[in-house]
Amino acid sequence: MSLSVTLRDVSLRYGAEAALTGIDLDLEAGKIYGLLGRNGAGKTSLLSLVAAFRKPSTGRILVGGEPVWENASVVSRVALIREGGDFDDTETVKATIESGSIRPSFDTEYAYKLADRFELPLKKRVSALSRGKRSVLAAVCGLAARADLTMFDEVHLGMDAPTRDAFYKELLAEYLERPHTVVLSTHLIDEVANYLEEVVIVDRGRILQHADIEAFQGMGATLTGPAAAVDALGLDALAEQRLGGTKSITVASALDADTRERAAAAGIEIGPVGLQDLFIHLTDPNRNGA
Ligand SMILES: Nc1ncnc2c1ncn2[C@@H]1O[C@H](COP(=O)(O)OP(=O)(O)OP(=O)(O)O)[C@@H](O)[C@H]1O
Repeated sequence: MSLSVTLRDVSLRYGAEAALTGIDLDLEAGKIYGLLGRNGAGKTSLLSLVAAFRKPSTGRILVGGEPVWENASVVSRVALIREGGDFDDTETVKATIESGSIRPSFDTEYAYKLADRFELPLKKRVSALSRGKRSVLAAVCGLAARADLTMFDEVHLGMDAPTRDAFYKELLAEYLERPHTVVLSTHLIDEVANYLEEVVIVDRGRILQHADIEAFQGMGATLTGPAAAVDALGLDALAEQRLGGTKSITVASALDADTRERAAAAGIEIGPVGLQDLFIHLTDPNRNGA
């Protein structure tokens, strides 16, 4: 059964430093969420609170409608997988997989199937794994946990592009077979956009945006066509690319009917906004008055 997540007026301080402030957030059960934010925005802190690795300084956190802090029956249904995993480096990969079975729902057979598919060397010690293979081991343990709320905190870091692609596909296959709540914290937005249902952006310890992916993509557009015609639209571009006489620009606002008509008449194609460009724009400190 999937788990919902509710945060109400949550804050987290590390000594004098406020990592999170006034967080109100609702994640519905059974959806795939992308958690985006710049370095130090508070993503790991937020996920650590939801997994009850940390206690909030103030506020309430409910998982599946119950307070998560010191609630073993709820926590046992939640998996937070952090980059590099939280492994005992002196253990072998095989022993690490076997130790997953302390979780009630851990599927050891599935873990070995994934280990084989991702070519994990079972006899090697964790300390001897490459960074990418260590990330794969973390991802394998996270998928095999078969938790009702699974949160991957930048586990893809270190994986090469084909491995990341295989990981996303496996994540989706596992999700379709057994719908549950998934949170993917990442910087590689465009890469995961197709898998996400909703996007949450954390910025400097606060929730900056929470929208479904279509609404997020509707916050802007990409226009591609003859350079002179694109320039003639007079739009404020966040990013632009030029190839010969063709120009492509990204804008961070919905296009009005008149602009759409003029663009169509000039042979300009309108496509969805590049999420990476939009994310950079939305979290630009100059825009948000830092
Ligand atoms: N253990 C800690 N002690 C003190 N400050 C911390 C600690 N962990 C995080 N912070 C601070 O809290 C803020 C949020 O950090 P956090 O790791 O949650 O961000 P993040 O969005 O996950 O960043 P990144 O993308 O770089 O991993 C940062 O200012 C960070 O320096």
